[in-house]
Amino acid sequence: MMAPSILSADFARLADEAAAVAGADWLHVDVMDAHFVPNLTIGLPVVKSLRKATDIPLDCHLMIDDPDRWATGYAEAGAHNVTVHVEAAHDPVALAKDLRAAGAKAGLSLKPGTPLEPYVDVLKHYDTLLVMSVEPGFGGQEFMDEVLDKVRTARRLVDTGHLRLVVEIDGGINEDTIARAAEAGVDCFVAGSAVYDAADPGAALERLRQQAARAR
Ligand SMILES: O=C(CO)[C@@H](O)[C@H](O)COP(=O)(O)O
Ligand SMILES: [Fe+2]
Repeated sequence: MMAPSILSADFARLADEAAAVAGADWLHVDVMDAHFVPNLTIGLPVVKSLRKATDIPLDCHLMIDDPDRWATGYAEAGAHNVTVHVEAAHDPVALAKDLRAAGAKAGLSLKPGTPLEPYVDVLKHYDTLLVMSVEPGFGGQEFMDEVLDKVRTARRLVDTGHLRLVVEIDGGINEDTIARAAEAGVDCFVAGSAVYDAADPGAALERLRQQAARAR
């Protein structure tokens, strides 16, 4: 699965930028609050508008403090998948239940330095695990290979039936790195700059998809 990130798109032309990646499985929407991360992007009003402007399922990645308070609003706005950070959530199990009750898939994200093992029981309540392969906050950063061990662990837990979730990776995915992530067991690849900095974002997306498929 491919989830282009609109963080690297032209925010004044979001409907067109979504149309340019019409083959995407999910459209990744990075919500940043300048508190949990040192950057500010977009929020609920833009997600509501985007929902009407595209049929691509929205994958909202909330890099915000207090997601327990704000995340269900994104589910109610029609996001397909709403991902919160385990480092920010006060009660991640209750939050997953709230997200599902509001009609969304529930995602849990781990920063590069956050280990997976303490959260295996929490992840039983989630549909998506988002492994960050850069420090959250900005597009265009370099892929951190050291997170691939975490991906392998997640893959093993899914393949042995201990967890049932989509393993997603986010940060620094491009034509040089996607094969390594695919080999480690990623199901869903977020790519921002590698898609939207390309002359033809749709073609760049399909090239990445093919590289991932070949590496499996
Ligand atoms: O969540 C984030 C950054 O915090 C990402 O979704 C970025 O948008 C990915 O951008 P690239 O690393 O692919 O340029
Ligand atoms: Fe993201």
